[in-house]
Amino acid sequence: MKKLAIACDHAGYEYKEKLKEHFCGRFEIQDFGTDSAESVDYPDFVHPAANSVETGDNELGILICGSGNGVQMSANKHKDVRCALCWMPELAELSRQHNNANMIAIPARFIAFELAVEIIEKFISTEFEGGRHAGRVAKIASC
Ligand SMILES: O=C(CO)[C@H](O)[C@H](O)[C@H](O)COP(=O)(O)O
Repeated sequence: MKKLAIACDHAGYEYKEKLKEHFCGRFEIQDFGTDSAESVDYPDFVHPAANSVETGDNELGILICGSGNGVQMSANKHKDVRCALCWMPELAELSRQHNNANMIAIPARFIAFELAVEIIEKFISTEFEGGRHAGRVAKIASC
């Protein structure tokens, strides 16, 4: 079973809980918090989740905050994490096909839950194309 990390801040808490229900039984989901709608600092939850993707403990990761920006910025501090901010399924598809993204950032305050599900389904089910993209992706971490 595919292993996924999931993390959020208070703005993404409701979606995180509903996503876990939605994916229950299909994926093994490791929940890194937060565990309520009480105000928190997103990096505290994103860094452990991103570590788990970097080490290979989880294959992919889902991050949720209000705009998606904060969680994405935090995750992308990790050398081997490529986190894509997505608000439509086509972006999620391209992030896998072209960028081999291994984490996705969802802006819970800007998209409906049903659309978030559609985006994440596309992200999980799409494979990296390799080819001309492989060298480019390798260069991302070599700054
Ligand atoms: O990281 C963010 C912004 O870059 C997220 O949208 C946060 O969820 C947001 O900043 C939280 O805002 P709040 O006013 O503290 O609820």
